[in-house]
Amino acid sequence: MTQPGKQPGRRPHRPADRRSGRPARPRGAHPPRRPDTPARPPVEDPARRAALDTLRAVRADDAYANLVLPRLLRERRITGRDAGLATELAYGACRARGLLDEVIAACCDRPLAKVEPALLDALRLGAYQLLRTRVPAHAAVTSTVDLVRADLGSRVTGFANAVLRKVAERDEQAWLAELAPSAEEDPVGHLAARHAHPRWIARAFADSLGTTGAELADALSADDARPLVHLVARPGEVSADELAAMTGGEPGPYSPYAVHLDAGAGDPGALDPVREKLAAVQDEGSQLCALALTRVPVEGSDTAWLDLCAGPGGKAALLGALAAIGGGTLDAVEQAPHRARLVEQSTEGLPVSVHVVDGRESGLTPGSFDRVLVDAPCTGLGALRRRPEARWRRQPSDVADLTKLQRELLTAALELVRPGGVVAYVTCSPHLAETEGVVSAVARKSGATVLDAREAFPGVPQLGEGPYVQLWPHRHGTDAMFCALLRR
Ligand SMILES: C[S@@+](CC[C@H](N)C(=O)[O-])C[C@H]1O[C@@H](n2cnc3c(N)ncnc32)[C@H](O)[C@@H]1O
Repeated sequence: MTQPGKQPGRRPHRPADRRSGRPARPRGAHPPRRPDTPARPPVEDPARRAALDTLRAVRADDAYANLVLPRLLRERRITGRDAGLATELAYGACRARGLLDEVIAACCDRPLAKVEPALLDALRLGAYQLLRTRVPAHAAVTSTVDLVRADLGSRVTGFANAVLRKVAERDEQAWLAELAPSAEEDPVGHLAARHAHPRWIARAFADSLGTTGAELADALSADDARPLVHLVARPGEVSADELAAMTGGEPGPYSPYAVHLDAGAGDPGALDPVREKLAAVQDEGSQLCALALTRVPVEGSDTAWLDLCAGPGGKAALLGALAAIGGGTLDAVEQAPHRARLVEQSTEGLPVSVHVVDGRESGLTPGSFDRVLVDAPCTGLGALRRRPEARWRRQPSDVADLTKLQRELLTAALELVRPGGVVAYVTCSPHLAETEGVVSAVARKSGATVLDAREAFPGVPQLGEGPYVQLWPHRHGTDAMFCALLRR
């Protein structure tokens, strides 16, 4: 390639450097150093570039990695191995952020708060490759320094290089041995560090599981694994076996409508049955919780169903399809207008009426519903495996605000259901304050009867002693969904 200002084929004569044999630079002929320009052309590295841009968007714009990265891959036409590498690096570095930051901090001569945020993104990307992938150390360091140079100029490449070389001096286990709390003195802190979870989340899992031992390690480890994609076959349209044949997936083990697809099977939204609304993406645990509401026997009428927190409409679509088969209807309440529109789209063609109102003051007639679902807004700690950055974004202080709202929504649901009718209270969080804490407080106050929810999960193993059901990724391969059933 011809460089600007140079004539092809003509090299200026320079006397040879005696030690290296390379042409010596004439005395005083150093080109002026321009710290903000790349010293050499940046290497084409679309996978790492996409991963780094994803980390930036997550940090700077509060974006969701699993929305940003697929868009970047599409726009930049990154496919095959490069797409696989970008996904592994972007999602992996988001998940492991706390661990990466601890290691980087141990290798830095200044507090992380004093490191330029864009530089810290790149250091996280480099440290992730060094600690959690088989990328050779020199490639991890060089490729990261190249990205730093391209984005921030040469002034910080020395710093990035020095930090990453220190990170590379040990593997993940050796860093954990130095930085993690001891397993004997602080088993929860130890496992939290080992599995790159914030301590308060590991504590919440331990409290719900009732152990700080091996099962907690299994739960945290399953939370780090890339989950299978779960589809739900729309009842009345297609069976799970038919959907599995159409998509190359496998019928799920517990929900009669579930199909599992390999995690690397591409964009499930592009599958024909999904585009034609014969199926949708929905975790099998979510399906089981919606189905549990329909499985409790009720005496008398059974045609008026209500979903009090419906957006974006996954469970409303499943319940709406089942209501249609039984000759019933579903009212779907959602406070956020844009999410209510998603409910309308997902339930198109079904006997579903969408109401854009606050579920606590819906204006619907008290005592008029046979079955009510409260799929409450929650911390989402049970679906962390599907949202790579979420574990570091959530704060323990979120729990108190949410539990107040959850109690109020469940109370409203118990007012809207008729005597003898049933309410399902569901969260995609195993945090005890959001689950048992809310249900026991509201049941006590309202006089509702808590039913044994396990009976509404036929064939599902390891459901504990009841009366609540807590699903887990490591036990059931589902998100950690919680379900309580109450009769008014
Ligand atoms: C966990 S999501 C529900 C997921 C949904 N059931 C599904 O399966 O697709 C909780 C929903 O409750 C909505 N929400 C929050 N506060 C609400 C309120 N006061 N009344 C009604 N909906 C509310 C949120 O906007 C969110 O869409």
